[in-house]
Amino acid sequence: MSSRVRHWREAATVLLAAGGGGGGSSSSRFDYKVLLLRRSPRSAFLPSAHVFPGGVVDAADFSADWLHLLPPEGPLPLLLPPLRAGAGRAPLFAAERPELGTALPADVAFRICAIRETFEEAGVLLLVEAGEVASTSSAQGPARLLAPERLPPGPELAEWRRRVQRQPAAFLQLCRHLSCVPNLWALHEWSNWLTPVGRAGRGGRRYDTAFYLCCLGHGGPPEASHDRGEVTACQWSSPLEAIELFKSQDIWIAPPQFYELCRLYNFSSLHDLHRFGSERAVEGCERWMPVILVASDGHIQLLPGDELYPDDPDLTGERKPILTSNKKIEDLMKEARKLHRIVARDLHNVTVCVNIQPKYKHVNPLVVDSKVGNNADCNSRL
Ligand SMILES: CC(C)(COP(=O)(O)OP(=O)(O)OC[C@H]1O[C@@H](n2cnc3c(N)ncnc32)[C@H](O)[C@@H]1OP(=O)(O)O)[C@@H](O)C(=O)NCCC(=O)NCCSC(=O)CCC(=O)O
Ligand SMILES: [Mg+2]
Repeated sequence: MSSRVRHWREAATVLLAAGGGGGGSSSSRFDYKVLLLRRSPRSAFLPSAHVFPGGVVDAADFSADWLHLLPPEGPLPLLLPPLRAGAGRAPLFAAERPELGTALPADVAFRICAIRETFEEAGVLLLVEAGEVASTSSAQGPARLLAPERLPPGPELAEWRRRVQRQPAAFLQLCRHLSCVPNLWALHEWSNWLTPVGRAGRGGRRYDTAFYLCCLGHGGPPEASHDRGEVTACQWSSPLEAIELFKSQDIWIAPPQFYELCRLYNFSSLHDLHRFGSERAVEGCERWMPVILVASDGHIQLLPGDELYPDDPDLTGERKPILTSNKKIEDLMKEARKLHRIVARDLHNVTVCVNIQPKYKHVNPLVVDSKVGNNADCNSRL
């Protein structure tokens, strides 16, 4: 078994942004909201944290049976826009998976996983009519959901949801039943995070997670309902609202999700976010594993490009997964010139500090904190 599978599980998650309802408050800087789910306090990983919908990839997501659910225009995978030559390729997209036999390309399977998990956890179905795939283009703007009359009645859909939760292969049956396909084209590769060794959950749970962006226009955020199990609450919030709820200690957001919300903060319009995300996606991305540096008064999660990020990070935790310093965070910040780090002074006092050029035509997070007096080197702040 490869180290990839032994040391962590592979997963996919989606930054689901929705707007277009016309009912947004005029005082808000944002015309869209993002879906966050609260994990169960009983979860073995990130209990009670707010996260984007997502979860572990299943063999059913890679099933060649998806190929028989073809839109008439041709094989599903061929319809995804190719990456630009020289684009970044995170290992989870490039890995060979001989154990799965003839399987879908990982790029397709991880999208199916993210879409299936969004249905399981939030009841939101990101599908498109099989017959409409050819005319589905991200150039047309944010995606649309199926018309409500195309969905089964509520109780029947709820039963499908339970079936998919029990057995991920039922998701393909649901798509077949509805003559629809997962809307792979609405998801845009955004980033890839690997849980730091020192932050593994119970039983050593770590995740190599593909993050996708999906923008939904028309009709406002769809109704999301939690599953009363793995997920105990759902909420649509603007990036600012989510960050403020975190700062006020009403919710707790894990560092990767916090970083991504600070990136979304650059975009006040759903259309701009969609255009940026769909055009940037052809550049691909690289995998980021934060490396923890424990200081005397808090900790820093170093990211690639930071001058303290190790040349050869310990991916598996067999050498030196956690760095320590007897210095204070303030000193570690003053001494550094190249910054790409998440600074945690305590659980809710977290700041992203970055002054390096982002790779793959990405955008840096904005620092959403007027109280970051210590962080004189952060490039951007509100
Ligand atoms: C973690 C993932 C990948 C999603 O993983 P999930 O655990 O949700 O996977 P899943 O397949 O959706 O979940 C199924 C899990 O839910 C459990 N489950 C099902 N029903 C349940 C119920 N009623 N109550 C409690 N748990 C339930 C199942 O047993 C299973 O757990 P089991 O199979 O597990 O038993 C994602 O949320 C994510 O966004 N990851 C981002 C990358 C990352 O690693 N971020 C955190 C970095 S950590 C970090 O930085 C630490 C922060 C810090 O301290 O500084
Ligand atoms: Mg999950």
